Amino acid sequence: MTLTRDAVNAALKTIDDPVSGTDIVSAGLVKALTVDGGTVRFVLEVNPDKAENYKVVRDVAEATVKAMEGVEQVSVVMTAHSAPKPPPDLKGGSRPQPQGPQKVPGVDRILAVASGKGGVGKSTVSANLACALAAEGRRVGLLDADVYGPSQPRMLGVSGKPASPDGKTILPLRNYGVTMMSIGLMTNEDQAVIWRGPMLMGALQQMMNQVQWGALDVLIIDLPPGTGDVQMTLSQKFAVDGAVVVSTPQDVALLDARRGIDMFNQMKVPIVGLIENMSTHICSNCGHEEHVFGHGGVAAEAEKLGVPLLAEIPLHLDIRTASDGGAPIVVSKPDSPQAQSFRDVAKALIKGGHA
Ligand SMILES: Nc1ncnc2c1ncn2[C@@H]1O[C@H](COP(=O)(O)OP(=O)(O)OP(=O)(O)O)[C@@H](O)[C@H]1O
Repeated sequence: MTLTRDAVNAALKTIDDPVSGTDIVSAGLVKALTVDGGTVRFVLEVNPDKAENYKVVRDVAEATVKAMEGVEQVSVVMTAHSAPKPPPDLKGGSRPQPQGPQKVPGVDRILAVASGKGGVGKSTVSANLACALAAEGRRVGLLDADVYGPSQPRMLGVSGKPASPDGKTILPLRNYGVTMMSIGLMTNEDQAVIWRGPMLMGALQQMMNQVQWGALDVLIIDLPPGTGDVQMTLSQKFAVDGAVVVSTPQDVALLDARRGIDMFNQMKVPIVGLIENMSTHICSNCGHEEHVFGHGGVAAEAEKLGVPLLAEIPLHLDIRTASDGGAPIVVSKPDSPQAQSFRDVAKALIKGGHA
């Protein structure tokens, strides 16, 4: 007998919800249920004030599914995100928090750029894609949600604090045709900030809802590396149309990327494609090409997952110096082969209706 989603749902329906008195499925607590062969994954979304009551429910749910015929592995993620408080520096932010994935007013699509691991070039890819899409005439927003190392202000050559004339709305910054905002700009540079879960989620919601993005074809979100609170909140609260996952060919980066892809699958966010960054090294003196981190690993992974490999971006000094100098390579050297790789991805994203 093959295991089905309906069968798992039926099994979960036998578990009582201690708060509503009905079962956990009827109470709407079971989200993003997927059955993949013998692997079952789902999210238990619970009221944060009652989170303690649900630890047992989580264990019972896991054990119940595990006991089903054909089940080899069960992964249950329990989320209890409290209604967030606004982060420091701005007054206001007391709008009622929307439930379920919401559209951001005026924004046609949300495209997340993610990586399983830090330092693989996710921010470089986000900045270049944003600029390349703007050069194609798209109305592009870029939200730097990488709270652990905000880098978009530097990459896009903007500085200063965004204005908030009325203490509620936030005016974003703009360069190279890209409307940009960074969570990092909400804090004082000399102030070490420890981002705690609820504060982080409040900041993300504030960025999405209070920043005056204007009318956008696409809002690109440069996510922090890994699979943490920001990724979860983003995909739970906002209608994310797709995710691009950046990885280097190194095994460890790939392994982490796979975890990220699993998370997006669970959250029902379609993977638009993978990008292999630092694919080959091209010497800026002699043009010699070598594979520093191995080569082709991401292509093989993409094939395994049945998602497109959008590009293999070389490791090239010009890409780094351009970003560090505040003008991404698609802006500073738009005709170089390196820029061309990003421009091709931008065109493919437009063609696919993703941007
Ligand atoms: N293809 C490339 N060629 C040369 N340098 C690159 C390339 N991609 C990224 N870099 C450089 O590698 C460093 C890390 O890149 P980046 O900040 O984009 O990574 P990240 O994945 O966003 O990292 P984190 O998540 O830790 O912020 C930067 O100095 C960047 O300029």
